[in-house]
Amino acid sequence: MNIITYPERNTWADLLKRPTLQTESLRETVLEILNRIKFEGDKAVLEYEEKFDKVQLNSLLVSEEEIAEAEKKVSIELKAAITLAYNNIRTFHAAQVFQGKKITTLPGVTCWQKAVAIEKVGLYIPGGTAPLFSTVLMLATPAQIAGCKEIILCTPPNKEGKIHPAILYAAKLAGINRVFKAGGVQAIGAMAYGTESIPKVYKIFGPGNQYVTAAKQQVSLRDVAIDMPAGPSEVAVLADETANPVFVAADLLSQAEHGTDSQAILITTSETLLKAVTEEVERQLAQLPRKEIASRSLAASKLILVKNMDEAVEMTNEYAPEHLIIETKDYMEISERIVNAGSVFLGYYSPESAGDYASGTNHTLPTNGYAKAYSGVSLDSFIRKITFQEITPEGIAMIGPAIEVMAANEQLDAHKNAVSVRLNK
Ligand SMILES: NC(=O)c1ccc[n+]([C@@H]2O[C@H](COP(=O)([O-])OP(=O)(O)OC[C@H]3O[C@@H](n4cnc5c(N)ncnc54)[C@H](O)[C@@H]3O)[C@@H](O)[C@H]2O)c1
Ligand SMILES: N[C@H](CO)Cc1c[nH]c[nH+]1
Ligand SMILES: [Zn+2]
Repeated sequence: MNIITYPERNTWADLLKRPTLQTESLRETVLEILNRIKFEGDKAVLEYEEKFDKVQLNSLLVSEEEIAEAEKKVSIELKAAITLAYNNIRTFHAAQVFQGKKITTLPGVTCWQKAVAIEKVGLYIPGGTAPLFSTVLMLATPAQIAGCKEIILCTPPNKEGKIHPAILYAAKLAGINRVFKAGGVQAIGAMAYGTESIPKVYKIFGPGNQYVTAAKQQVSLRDVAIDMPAGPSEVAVLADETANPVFVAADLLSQAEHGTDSQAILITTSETLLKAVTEEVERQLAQLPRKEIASRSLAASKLILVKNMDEAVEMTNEYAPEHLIIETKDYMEISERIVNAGSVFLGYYSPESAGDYASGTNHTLPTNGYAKAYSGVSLDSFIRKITFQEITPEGIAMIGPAIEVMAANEQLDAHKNAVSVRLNK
């Protein structure tokens, strides 16, 4: 990991950059794949599955038998864990149900909003480096609560053409209608344009690597809505001298192991902690099965020593991490000064893994600094709010004259007339 001490403010922008792929070659690859999916449908999806996932598939759709078979393969212990997580995610997201109130702006003028579920949604579940069945729960549970009619899921199969049993088990538990064997850009293209097997949806959700994220951003320009850019995982730990270096190192490694382009950052006011964390990361890394991946993302990760807590908070807001863990004595007070972060974990006993799996919050979150402008996935992501208004004769008499004046001044006489005829002028 790179150790940086007391960086000057004018170096922060470079210091806090994420490790990204060459955008031009990434863009070209993504555009070429999307274009072929759009015009050649299933044939192109199958070809790309062979190329990228090294699998020859007969069918993209997962069969009922495969789903039943998968259920038998998930252990009782894992089923119980998935159920606990599902229940907490349900509880947290069910509390977000929108209660639209009718508002009378003037006598006879009533306005309100009604939440309506997006009818067709497509969920992308990454599968390149780990079978993220927890992500199935994070996306399908709010879709189910919102009442989305068609919820489809795409995920890359393994080389034998199989989907991890826990992905299929979680999908069934959370009410997914159909699961398809398709990963990467080809899956995003299929859900955006529709193919013979995979239906076109209105909104695509889910995290993924840089290819998946770039594909989502590309299709969202014209063809379909997306949740947000949720790319390679990242964590920032904001810590003072009271933090436990063993916990901090474990927290940094928990995101570093996701992928080679993940990023973990420590921002601290304590030199002693920084030294202890550096040693502890090395010790814990050596014991990790995924040490190859984690050590590559650690090469682009940073341990930063800053002058004081004000600077630490400012730098954290500038970085806008997907996940932020605050391990300081006055973590609650510090948390109130955080304005840019996807999800925040407070105190010494709130590891980021809790939000990844089971506390109830959603782990599909904006990365790459997008936390400055986007929220993570929530129930709101699966609904639209339609506005309604009901105006009585008394109401139009109250607001009509103002509308007439405004329309006339915008030189839109037909607008004015639609009011005037009702005012019997
Ligand atoms: N931000 C979040 O909320 C969040 C949540 C969970 C996971 N993640 C991140 O999601 C990512 C998952 O990535 P992953 O790779 O494991 O799985 P993935 O499913 O996103 O990507 C695998 C697919 O990438 C495609 N691909 C691979 N190399 C390619 C190439 N050279 N050209 C074109 N396509 C190519 C293949 O089609 C493959 O099926 C990780 O970076 C993880 O950190 C983020
Ligand atoms: N940390 C990931 C989001 O960046 C989500 C995840 C799934 N499983 C484990 N972690
Ligand atoms: Zn994680």
